[in-house]
Amino acid sequence: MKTIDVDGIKVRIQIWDTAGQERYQTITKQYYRRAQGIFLVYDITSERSYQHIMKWASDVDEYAPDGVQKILIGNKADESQKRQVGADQGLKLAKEYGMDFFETSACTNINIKESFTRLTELVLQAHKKELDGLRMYTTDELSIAELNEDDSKQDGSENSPKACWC
Ligand SMILES: Nc1nc2c(ncn2[C@@H]2O[C@H](COP(=O)(O)OP(=O)(O)OP(=O)(O)O)[C@@H](O)[C@H]2O)c(=O)[nH]1
Repeated sequence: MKTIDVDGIKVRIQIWDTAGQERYQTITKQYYRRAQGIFLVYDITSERSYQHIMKWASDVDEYAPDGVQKILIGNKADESQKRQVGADQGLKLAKEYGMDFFETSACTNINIKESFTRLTELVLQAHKKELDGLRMYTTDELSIAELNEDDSKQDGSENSPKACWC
C-alpha cells in the first residue's frame, strides 16, 4: 500500500509486483483480474526483455479487465552504458499499444514518482468517466420517476393509489 498525491487528492494504491518467471505464470495471471492499472516493464539493458513485452501485453489483453490502464516502462535507466534498447524503441512500442512511456530507474529513483502518479491519474480518469456515466443514468431515472409521479397526480386525487390497473 502506498499513498500518493494526485492534484491535491490523496489516493491509496495497492501495488503488486508479479513474478516474471514462466513457472509462476498461473499465479501471476490471477493478479491481472482485479488490476486497474498495469506497468509493463522491460529492462533497457536487455533486448530480450523488450521482446517479451508483446507476450505480457497479450496476457494483459486476455486476463485483465477491459479498460485497465497500462503504461510501458523501460527500467534500469541508470545503466545507460549497458543499454540494448533505445528510448525511441520504447516510445515506438508504447505508441503502437497506445500507452504512455517512461524510462525509469528503481535504483536512482528516476521517473518512479512520475510514472506512479501518471498511472494513478489514468485510473482516476477512467473511473471518473464511469462515475459520470452512472450519475447521468441515475439523473435520467430520477426524471422519469418524477414525471410518473406528476402523471399520477393529474387526476387531482392526492390520496388515490399511484398505480391503478382496474
Ligand atoms: N541498475 C539497476 N538495477 C536494477 C534496477 N531495478 C532492479 N534492478 C536490479 O535488477 C535485478 C532484478 O530485480 P527484480 O526487482 O528482482 O526484478 P523483477 O523483474 O521483479 O524479477 P522477477 O520477479 O524475477 O521477474 C536486481 O538485482 C535488482 O537490484 C534499476 O533500476 N537499476
